[in-house]
Amino acid sequence: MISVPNTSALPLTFLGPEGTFTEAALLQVPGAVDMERIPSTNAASALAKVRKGEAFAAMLPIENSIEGGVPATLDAISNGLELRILHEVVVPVSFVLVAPAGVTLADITAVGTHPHAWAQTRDWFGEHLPNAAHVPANSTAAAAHSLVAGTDAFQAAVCAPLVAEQTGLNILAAAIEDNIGAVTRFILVGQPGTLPEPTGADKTTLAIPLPEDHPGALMAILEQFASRGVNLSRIESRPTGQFLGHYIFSVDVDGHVRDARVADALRGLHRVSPGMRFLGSYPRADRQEPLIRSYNSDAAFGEAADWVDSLL
Ligand SMILES: O=C(O)C(=O)C[C@]1(C(=O)O)C=C[C@@H](O)C=C1
Repeated sequence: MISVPNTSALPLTFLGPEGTFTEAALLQVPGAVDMERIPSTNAASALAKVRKGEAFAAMLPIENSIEGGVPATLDAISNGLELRILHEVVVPVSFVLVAPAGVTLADITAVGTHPHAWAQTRDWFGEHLPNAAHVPANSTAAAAHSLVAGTDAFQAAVCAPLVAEQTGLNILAAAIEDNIGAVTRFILVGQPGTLPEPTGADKTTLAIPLPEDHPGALMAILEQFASRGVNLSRIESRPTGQFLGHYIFSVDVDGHVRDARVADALRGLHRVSPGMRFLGSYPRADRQEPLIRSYNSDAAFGEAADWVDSLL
């Protein structure tokens, strides 16, 4: 079940329309099938529904194994009213090329799809349709739906196989992804309040502005993790938008804020970068437990705190 139960009866939202990989991810959250689910056009509008109390939580893509972070999601969760990640889901991604009846490969001069899907099928297009232009869409399914609505901006779309079934579009080519076995990671984002319980295999997500631009500023951030034995599973920088060269580091670390080593690292980080945002601690989709040295265990932190207290 969702790591934090929805007692509000509010709907869930997702990057839509029907048939996106994001919807498939949401449907993997136990209990979500029985809840009302409303599509959103993009990450910002999905999170606006959560921030305004119109949705309990929003499912969004955050990271792909080939193309990396999803900037729209990273920016939308790092700015604006604070939010919390409650749950993560990892979904295998495989793409098909679809077109309305009568369209053949030879007719295609432009292809609509999400930029992440285009990036994951670049080699296939290089080989089969090297002159086709990419028309960016809000999602893979949105591109397919606009084909059905009769867009003249592109003749074909790259989307999930399910969308071909849902829309009745023809599949011109299947499994066109360049890397078999690619996966996308999705996050369910809700309001701050309840914190998922630690499971022993958790992840914590942070948005850390670089406090002052001086040599070693990033090192000062990273050493907070290193000295407490906290492993990073993702780190990337996103511009704050304030001025050139001003960045926020978006980071995932192994562990839960209720783990003493993670809490201690957060204390250190708050001193170094007081504008840091805690974006949640939630169970890892792969259930993999981190390797923790005995001197970084909860017991070792507790014993060390008691020892200092005994000196005072
Ligand atoms: O467009 C979709 O279907 C999505 O769910 C978005 C998204 C992404 O942003 O990465 C999800 C998975 C695929 O990697 C391509 C697109």
